[in-house]
Amino acid sequence: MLLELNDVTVSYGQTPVLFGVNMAVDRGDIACILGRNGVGKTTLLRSVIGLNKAISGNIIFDLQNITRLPIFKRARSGIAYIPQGREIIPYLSVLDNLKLGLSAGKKKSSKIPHEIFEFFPMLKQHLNRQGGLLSGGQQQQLAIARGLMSDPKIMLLDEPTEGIQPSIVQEIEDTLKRINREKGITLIVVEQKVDFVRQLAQKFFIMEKGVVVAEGATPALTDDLVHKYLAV
Ligand SMILES: Nc1ncnc2c1ncn2[C@@H]1O[C@H](COP(=O)(O)OP(=O)(O)OP(=O)(O)O)[C@@H](O)[C@H]1O
Repeated sequence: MLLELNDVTVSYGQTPVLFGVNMAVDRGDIACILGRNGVGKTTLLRSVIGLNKAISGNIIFDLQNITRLPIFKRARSGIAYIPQGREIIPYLSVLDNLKLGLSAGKKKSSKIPHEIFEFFPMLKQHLNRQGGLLSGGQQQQLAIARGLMSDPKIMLLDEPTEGIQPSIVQEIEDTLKRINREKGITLIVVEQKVDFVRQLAQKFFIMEKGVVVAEGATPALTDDLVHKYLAV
């Protein structure tokens, strides 16, 4: 097991948002988290990287209890977080945005590893452009590449396909699969698009009202489950 959440509760102020979440993800898995708006998917990812603190329960990553660790130590231990909305710094160049990812990891080198451009050839052509001038899909690819720069063991991605045109969604799916396969990086992806999840994931978790209500291997993600927990 690479990541385990045991009975994790998280609140915003006095208001609990996650109510004792249990989740276990194996090394090398691609797991997707599904659920309607507002059920706590983003909060769950944020609690793993430490942007939200668990008020009870614990989070075990790579055999270490990280529940009380500050964000930078979690990042250094091998967790990369790619937030919803990508958070590219618009006035910095693509190159400088990429370099921001280096500071999160353990390595001291300031060179961009060649593999980044193998996974994302597009970035090479745009290295000196301002990040804010890239298209939404390109910014998403940059955000994933920036996450890779820290040489993580796990990447947490929050709706990487949101607002992105279908041809680029396909490209992102292919690249995520390659990153998983070729680098052995475990992926946890919050995602609304069921078709995308069925193509990408080996495992799924469905959340409702701050808890995990269903989980399994992807073939068990039946239309009945989709209808019950995801249809609006
Ligand atoms: N900063 C905040 N302060 C107070 N409440 C918040 C804050 N952020 C989120 N919430 C609330 O916490 C709950 C869970 O939000 P969260 O963003 O984790 O859900 P989500 O499943 O990721 O939803 P979405 O798909 O809309 O991103 C929601 O009810 C939301 O209104």
